[in-house]
Amino acid sequence: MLSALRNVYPVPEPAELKISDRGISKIFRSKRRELLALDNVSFEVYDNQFVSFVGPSGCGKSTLLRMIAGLDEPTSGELEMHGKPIEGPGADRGMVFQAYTLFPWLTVRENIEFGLTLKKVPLFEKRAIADRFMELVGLAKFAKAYPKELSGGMKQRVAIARALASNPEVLLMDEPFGALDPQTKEAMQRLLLTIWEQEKTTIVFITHDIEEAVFLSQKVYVMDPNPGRVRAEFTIPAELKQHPDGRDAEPFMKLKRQIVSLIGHHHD
Ligand SMILES: Nc1ncnc2c1ncn2[C@@H]1O[C@H](COP(=O)(O)OP(=O)(O)OP(=O)(O)O)[C@@H](O)[C@H]1O
Repeated sequence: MLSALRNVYPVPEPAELKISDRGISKIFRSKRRELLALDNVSFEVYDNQFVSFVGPSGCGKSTLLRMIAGLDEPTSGELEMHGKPIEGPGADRGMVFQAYTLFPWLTVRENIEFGLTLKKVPLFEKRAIADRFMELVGLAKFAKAYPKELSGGMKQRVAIARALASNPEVLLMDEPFGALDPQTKEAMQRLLLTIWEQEKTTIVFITHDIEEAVFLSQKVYVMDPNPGRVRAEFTIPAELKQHPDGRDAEPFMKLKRQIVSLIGHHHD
């Protein structure tokens, strides 16, 4: 009776836990040395959340992201998505890296359609999906262009469109705007927020740039190096994004200063 009633009047579920872990560690071993790259790191990413990891070089950010992507394995502990261990790469996770990873011999459209071609998505559907994402990233006019004809920002827009075209549940981004000039970078950050809001994507983002992390994210994990650990977790209030003074607003600056000073203690 009770369950029948629940079916009629569904109780709202709390946001679903998308990626979680139970304290993962990663040791890199070679003949000469053993390096504890991640030491008992715990974090949670919920559905539709925008979560960033910041920290100095070598604190294990990329290692962590590669493990979420299934490209590497923890030495101990387990990473889970929807309660199931991550055991390898999968179409449910899309990656965007700093280095432009487009296929130079394919056009913008062909690059975006690449994953769909592999999945044998019918041509008509494939074309429609690529059209939608080219439009979303503002590259509809460049469908036939080759990567060498594009600027850095445009290449990253293709990479984002390509990752989104496969309809991943989570977008994993490793310093995607690290190589861009400041103006292009800001434009890309705004575009990414629009995409995140429109597509309701879950995003895990890695950056050196604290301002970028505060601007984009709902939650920021601050990491320490040697060994890589999560040192602090900051929740970024939504009002910060709507503040008329943008990044110059005092609450924004204050949060940024707090994170900078935390990381500053560990700069080499
Ligand atoms: N395949 C590997 N073999 C051995 N050591 C590795 C390997 N990958 C990473 N490391 C080491 O693990 C540590 C963490 O590296 P990682 O690239 O994850 O850090 P990061 O925070 O992403 O740094 P950066 O911001 O400079 O990219 C570093 O000391 C690095 O040298």
